[in-house]
Amino acid sequence: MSNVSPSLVIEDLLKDFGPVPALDGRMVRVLHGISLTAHAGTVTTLLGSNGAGKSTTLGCAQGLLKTNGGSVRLLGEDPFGASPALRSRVGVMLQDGGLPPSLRPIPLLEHVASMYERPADINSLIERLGINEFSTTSIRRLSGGQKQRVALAAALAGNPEVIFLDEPSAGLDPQSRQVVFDLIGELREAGLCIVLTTHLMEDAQRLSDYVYIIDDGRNVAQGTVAELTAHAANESPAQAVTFSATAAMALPVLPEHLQLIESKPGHYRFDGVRSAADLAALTGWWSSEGILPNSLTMQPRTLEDVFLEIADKGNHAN
Ligand SMILES: Nc1ncnc2c1ncn2[C@@H]1O[C@H](COP(=O)(O)OP(=O)(O)OP(=O)(O)O)[C@@H](O)[C@H]1O
Repeated sequence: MSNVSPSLVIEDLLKDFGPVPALDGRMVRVLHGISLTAHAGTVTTLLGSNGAGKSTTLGCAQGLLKTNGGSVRLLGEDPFGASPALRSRVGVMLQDGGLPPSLRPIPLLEHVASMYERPADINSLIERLGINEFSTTSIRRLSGGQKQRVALAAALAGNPEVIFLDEPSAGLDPQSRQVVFDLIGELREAGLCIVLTTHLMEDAQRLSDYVYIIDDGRNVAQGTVAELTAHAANESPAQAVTFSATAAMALPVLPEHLQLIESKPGHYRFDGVRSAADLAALTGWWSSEGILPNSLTMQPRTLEDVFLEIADKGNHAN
């Protein structure tokens, strides 16, 4: 990966919108210097809350939006006003689908595929994504999840090298979500550069090779899921400890960052564990109550824990 040029390089990206009437006609800056790199054969995820700037970053990366500073190189070119040759190498699945409402899915997909020199096998995409099930319904009447599947097939119709997926699992039922996730995995194996956005930690954790956490138009953390959820040398690998005990126990008084929740009678979740001292607080309580738990599980940090810690630090800094 390292000796091949990245498919996408964004440096210090600035983006303004406006003029905004509510701000006396001034412009509002929504991206304040986003940087990211995405490689072939990997899934790169932009993770952030609603309004963090993920779709705007994707819009600039795809060349749909003009930037106000910084640089974007997509397959070595500036994507804004790029050549048709570059566009044919890139697939885009927008958040609202952007599909013509009066067409039926299969004629639409066949038409999109016919515009490319080296189209994908559209019939296999149709079958794979279960589009036959609703092939006689116009796009306008499809459910959100069905539109999402057609939009994904349309994005893949030109056999792209880079694909941008804005919230790919939005509106999907669990079965369709699994189909889409499996397909994303195969596209990565086939060497595509996949750049996606999500605000769902679980999706980011399951799909991503590399995650950029974005907040208020800024990079706030980045790394592989393992790097982001790793613990420092003097910290506990656990974020939560769950255990059960048959005897009734008086709940202890704990330091502020630790929380003990009795999820159901006799089942406890001990949250916020970072250090040996935190575990000692737990075992000290058992010892004072004369309790030996029936079961004990330590749960590693998840991306959600990391995200909440970052948000918490941001709130304290403000
Ligand atoms: N055309 C526009 N004019 C003014 N402000 C805009 C425009 N488009 C987006 N914004 C603002 O830019 C900010 C970033 O929006 P963006 O859609 O990039 O966020 P997001 O992280 O993709 O959010 P979501 O998860 O809700 O899709 C938001 O505050 C949004 O209101």
